[in-house]
Amino acid sequence: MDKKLEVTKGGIGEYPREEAPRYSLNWDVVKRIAQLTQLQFRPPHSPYGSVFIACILLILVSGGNEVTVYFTGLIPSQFYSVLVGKDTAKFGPLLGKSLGIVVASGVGKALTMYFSGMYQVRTRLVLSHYIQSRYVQPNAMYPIVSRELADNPDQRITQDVDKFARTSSELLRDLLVAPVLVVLYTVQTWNVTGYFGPVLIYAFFIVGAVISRFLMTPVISLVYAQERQEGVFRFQHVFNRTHAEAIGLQRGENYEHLRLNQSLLTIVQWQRLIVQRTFWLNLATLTFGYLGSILSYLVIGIPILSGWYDDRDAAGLSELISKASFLSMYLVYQFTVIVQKATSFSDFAGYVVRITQLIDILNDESLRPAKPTTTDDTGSESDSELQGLTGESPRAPKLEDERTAALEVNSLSYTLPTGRLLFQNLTFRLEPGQNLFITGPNGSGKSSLVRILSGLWQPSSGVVNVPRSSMPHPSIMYFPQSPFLTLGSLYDQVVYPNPAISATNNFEHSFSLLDRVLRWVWQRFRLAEAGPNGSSSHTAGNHQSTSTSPYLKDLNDDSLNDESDSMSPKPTRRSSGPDTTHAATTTKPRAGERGAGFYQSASDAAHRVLSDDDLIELLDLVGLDRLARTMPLHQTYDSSYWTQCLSPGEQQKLVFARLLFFQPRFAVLDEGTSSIDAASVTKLYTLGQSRGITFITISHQEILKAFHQLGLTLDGQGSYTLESF
Ligand SMILES: Nc1ncnc2c1ncn2[C@@H]1O[C@H](COP(=O)(O)OP(=O)(O)OP(=O)(O)O)[C@@H](O)[C@H]1O
Repeated sequence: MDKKLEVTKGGIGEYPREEAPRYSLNWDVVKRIAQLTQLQFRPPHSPYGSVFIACILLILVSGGNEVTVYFTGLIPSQFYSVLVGKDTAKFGPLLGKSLGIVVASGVGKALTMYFSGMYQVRTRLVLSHYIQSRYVQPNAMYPIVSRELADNPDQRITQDVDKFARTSSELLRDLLVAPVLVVLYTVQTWNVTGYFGPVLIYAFFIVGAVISRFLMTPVISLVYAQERQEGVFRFQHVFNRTHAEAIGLQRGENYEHLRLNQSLLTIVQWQRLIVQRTFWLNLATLTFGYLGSILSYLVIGIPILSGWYDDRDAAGLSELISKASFLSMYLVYQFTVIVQKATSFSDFAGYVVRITQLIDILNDESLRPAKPTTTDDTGSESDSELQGLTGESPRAPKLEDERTAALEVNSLSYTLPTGRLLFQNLTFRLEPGQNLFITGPNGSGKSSLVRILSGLWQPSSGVVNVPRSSMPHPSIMYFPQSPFLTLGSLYDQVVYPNPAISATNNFEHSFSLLDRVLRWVWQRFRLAEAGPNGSSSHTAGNHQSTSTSPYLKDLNDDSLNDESDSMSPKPTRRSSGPDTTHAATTTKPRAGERGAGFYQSASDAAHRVLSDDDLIELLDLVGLDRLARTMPLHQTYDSSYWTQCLSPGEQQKLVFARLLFFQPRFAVLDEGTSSIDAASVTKLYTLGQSRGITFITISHQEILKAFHQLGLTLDGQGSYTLESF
């Protein structure tokens, strides 16, 4: 360890250290490479089939480039023949021909690099999109992050995929045409040198490959370990950036600096090991390369010195030597490329392992908790993530039943993984309009109860019955302890998570005209295959349905808003207003439509679910009129902007505007008004109640009790008390 970089522990906790996992070039890695390749080259009916197109073009162009390389390589031997024979008549035409070949060679090389880059970009798009569309899902992201099923999933999706794309494009460019060239140059070399030329070169390659294999294996696991640590290091910097104010206020710079240095040192240790191991690998591969050039003279020297070509004159012999040395050197070079690529291959294998591990976790249901066992009104099991905002059940009860449906908790018990019992046999029934106030000492399990109600955690035993919704208002919404403000505009914060955004964003617009044409041809072909009335089972774009969300449809249905509803005396959403209002009539995303995955407001016309007038009115209602007047409604800001530029109370008010926009039947607020002044809290709860929202409030604020009819107190020892106020 460098003395300068050494850091003292300063009496703080040990920095976590881990051994590098042992990954070598084995059967498992081969299978993983096959798995990723299969994903990468999905057929052209998917919008991502374009990797295949880029790959074909890359192979064609690099094959063509090799033809120009061959003719370029023969130029010197032709000049030897012309110059030694002093053939003036042939000199001019040869010069012109050579110029043409050299220019073609340059064009071929540039095109190879271009298509290699295109292949890289498309591979990255396909894989990152494939993984993140499975990762950012209700039953994937939270369990993976909270249970640490995979380290740094974010890094695997971003950096590792990018590096995989780069190395795989290099390997493809250099290795795919290599076997063809090896055969061609073997035949040519054989013609000039006889059998022992290729035999010598092949023996040389086998020795080099065996040595590389042994030197490469340890590097794979080190690359893996370094990549992992890179993720930790970067995350620490992002963390410091996000919490710069808190660190500054508490003068925590020294502590954070120490932690960052420890992280940096860990990376440097891995990198140093990689450099050391790669030294031996490089030594072997480079020496192999230099030995190859000497070998080419040995290969032509043997037949010449044995007298095979004694009948040739000086011009013929110099042409032969030049030609033979080019052929055998190029054959050796192809082998050298194969052996040298061993270094890239070890990196490549490291990335493959990290990426496929995450994919395996995403595809393996058994690694994650089973879907929560909450039940619907009919008593049958359901997916809790389907309750509330998004998908609705085809078995959903009728509207009238819905409005009287209660929230039931039966014999619910939860024991922490540490073995501590938080609550036992918790049972209550909450009718709409019956607000529940949950309190108890710190750590008694209030937030844990919310996680169970929402389905993020599974109860140890018992059943939660959360009514479904088939109305414009979601049945239940949860608001976490710290206000959640996301990357987006003021508008986006209020309508989050915007129900007009489809589950899978459409990426079609990011593809070139050529891709679209090829996909169009493919789709016509599929349709023709399915017959005149048949339709292909493959959808043109998304692999999930993009059908209209019932919630969104209802948002546009004025009759629902007009319906007399004692619980919702004044619907927030008005049907009149500017064109932007309810632009979600075009709820089905069209080809070429922007997805929300881009760094811009998700509130573009196709996703509007709230008019600007209504937005301003909502902000006024929650006491954020100043904000509504001074801030652009649709300009995107980073999430840190919102947390830095709004006071904690303002942030909570903004979240309350979201609650009023959605008007869920039940709203679970975990300390949701803790930073809001007493007068505003009273106003907000009164507003919410007048709009038919039933509150389940977790709070230590006594003032809030006045708005609730039931009280639940957890003692954190497994017992609870339930009382009516
Ligand atoms: N993932 C976890 N693994 C183990 N224990 C956990 C986990 N999450 C929370 N706990 C523990 O569960 C207990 C209950 O936590 P919870 O957040 O539900 O308390 P709370 O009543 O909401 O507290 P507060 O009033 O401070 O918000 C705490 O002792 C906490 O340490």
